[in-house]
Amino acid sequence: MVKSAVLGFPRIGPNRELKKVTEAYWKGNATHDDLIATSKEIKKNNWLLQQQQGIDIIPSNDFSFYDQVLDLSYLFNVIPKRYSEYDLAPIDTVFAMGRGLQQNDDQGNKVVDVTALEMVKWFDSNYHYVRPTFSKNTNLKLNGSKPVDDYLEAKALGIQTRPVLLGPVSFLYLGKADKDSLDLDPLSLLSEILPLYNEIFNQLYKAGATEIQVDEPILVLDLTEKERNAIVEAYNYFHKNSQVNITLATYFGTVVPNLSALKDLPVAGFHFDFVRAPDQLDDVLSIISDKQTLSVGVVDGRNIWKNDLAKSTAIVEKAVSKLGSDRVIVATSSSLLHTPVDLANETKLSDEVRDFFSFATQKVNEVSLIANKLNGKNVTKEFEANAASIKARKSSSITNDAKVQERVKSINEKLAQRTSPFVEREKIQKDVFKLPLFPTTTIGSFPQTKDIRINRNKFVKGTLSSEEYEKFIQSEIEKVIRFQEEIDLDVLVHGEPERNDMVQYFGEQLKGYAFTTNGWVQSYGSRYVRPPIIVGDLSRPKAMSVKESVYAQSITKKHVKGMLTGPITCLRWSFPRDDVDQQTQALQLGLALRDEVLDLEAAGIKIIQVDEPALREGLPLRAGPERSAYMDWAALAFRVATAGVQDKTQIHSHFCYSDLDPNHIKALDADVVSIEFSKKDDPNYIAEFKDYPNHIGLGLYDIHSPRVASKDEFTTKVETILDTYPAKRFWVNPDCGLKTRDWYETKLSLANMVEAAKAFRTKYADQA
Ligand code: MET
Ligand SMILES: [Zn+2]
Repeated sequence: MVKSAVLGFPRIGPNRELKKVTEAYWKGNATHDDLIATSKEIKKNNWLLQQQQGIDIIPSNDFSFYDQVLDLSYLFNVIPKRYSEYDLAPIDTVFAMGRGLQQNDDQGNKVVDVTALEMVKWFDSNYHYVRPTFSKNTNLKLNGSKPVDDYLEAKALGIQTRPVLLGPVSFLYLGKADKDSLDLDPLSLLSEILPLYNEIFNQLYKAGATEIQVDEPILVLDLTEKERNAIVEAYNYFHKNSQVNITLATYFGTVVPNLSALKDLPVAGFHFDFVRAPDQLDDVLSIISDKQTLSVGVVDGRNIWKNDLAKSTAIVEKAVSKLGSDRVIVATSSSLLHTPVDLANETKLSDEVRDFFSFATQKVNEVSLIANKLNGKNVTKEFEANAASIKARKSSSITNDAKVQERVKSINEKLAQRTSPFVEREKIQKDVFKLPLFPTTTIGSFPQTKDIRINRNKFVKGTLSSEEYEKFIQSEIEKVIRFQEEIDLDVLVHGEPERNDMVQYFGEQLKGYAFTTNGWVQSYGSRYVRPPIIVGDLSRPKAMSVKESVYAQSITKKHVKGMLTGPITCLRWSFPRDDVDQQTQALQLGLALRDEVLDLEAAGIKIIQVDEPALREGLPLRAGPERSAYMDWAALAFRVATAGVQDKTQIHSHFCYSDLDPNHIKALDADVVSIEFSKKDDPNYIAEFKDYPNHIGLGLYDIHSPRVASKDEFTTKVETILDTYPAKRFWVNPDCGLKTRDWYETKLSLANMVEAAKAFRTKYADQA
């Protein structure tokens, strides 16, 4: 019999129950018992749902109050002293590590004051994990037994589960050394941590678990010999010391370049991702030894499309023909953590579009159907209905727009190139804008106050008319413009008060996008996002941002930047299509934005910023040809969007992640870019940019913190940069938009920033 498996299920609850209870707990409005009760309910419902759908291998320990990697740090006592010294309850220690903690006593004195551990993206997903942070003082030992507790919780409900843990090599690899131990290589702790894993495995075995899913997702990255050897060492150790069967799981890519580490590895079975890397099947089949099982991940854990059951069944069949049905498992490609919980919660989708989708709950059913089919059960009706849905989506008028497809085909180099090279544009723009040295600007958004959110909600609900709402937005724009004039910024913005979200706002106005009402996916901790969905060919029926920009420009003599979200960011922060390649989707977005850029220009907007904060995260996980191909089409899409303007129009772009190669940025050919620099103190890093020919704004202060940055801080920062970076290309700005900030700190910080820039102007006057 072919078995069915799920690698992990979303833990947020169908109606964001987890977020509600944890946030209430943080505010003191829910007790620890409330937290536990909600978590038990969520876990129980998830397990029962999978059991009812006939899943053979149901995960446990996939639940977490904040982050599963953080839970593991806690379990192995990888807790920096600054958190452990307060003697907090276990859950509070976990939360303090995840999100920081400030507590005052009755007199208002700070008794606890710690910042959060670093949080980073989980591979190429939009989930963020809390980075294990090791120090030479780390005392590795077991702290509690969460995986065992969760296993027993399921067992008490009569459900046998397969506990899941992130494996030791990935856990160490994804971690980092703490400030006090910078020369510590986390991987050097391998031999110390293996016995702890083993102890947990043995406890699970004693509790009744026969099988464990151990995730080593780093096997899809470029690994060194040493890292591959660590895998070999770890799993040989477990083989010797533990009786439990281990399924070693990877996802999000191909393992083929690291196959040498997996060949002859003494584990009970492997799980691989055949959604992201279908081509690896023959290679991985060649290393499965006589008794090992292969879990074939064919139901996408990263997207929301209905599975093509016939196609998936064919992939699994191939494995069955080689290994026999008893050694093959049908599975989700990865944990379903990255998908919304249940399509049944969507009430506003049209029937046609709804039929395109499967959320986590539906995906569980798909896994089960494929297994049933392979086991000879009668699922003809379900397979026929599925085939009809797949066919309907392919030929739907929503997915196909011949005009858009033609337009993409007609893209050529000329269309994607500015008329003159930057050196000439620079001269022309210098005359047009007459900006001082160290021109000051911001990244676009200003504080999204409660008032703004209230009025937007009223407008959405219909209790505020569109005329009233428009007036309100204009008054917000005016407030932002007057403030910027007052502190004497050089290039102004309208403040983006009309935008709910930088992608959603444009997505809602583009043809080819769909939106959910409840399609929440965990981004980090209690923060969930509802990514828009690209369902079809994309185009722009009418102008999206011109009205606000033109209004802002009409009330000031200074230049106001038009503000758009770039094609790559729109693509990356949405669920993309799986029936059209990402490059095509990016180019369609590029063309739609090109229309907007040209409308802005025609309406008299002389500076246009096209934000690409997601450019860096789209970079493929592995180096090599795939990565350069990505940069080529990403840059092309950006230039399609921006290159249609006249030489005298100035194109800006903005990236939050600054560990971008200057060559990547160069390929965009923007006149001015702003990069995050507030947290970088590395002179080598800035040296990389000194030959970057166009202008750069080095984000000078961290907008994620409410701290007010002083004039002195700005001055020092600018001085260090000026050691390597030329004054004449130097713009001055914060490192991102200000929408999450309050006006109080925004006003003070920006005023200090302008003052600092002015002082430098005098000092460097000879370089103007
Ligand atoms: C995450 S990048 C944000 C850029 C956008 N223009 C803003 O200022 O909010
Ligand atoms: Zn940003």
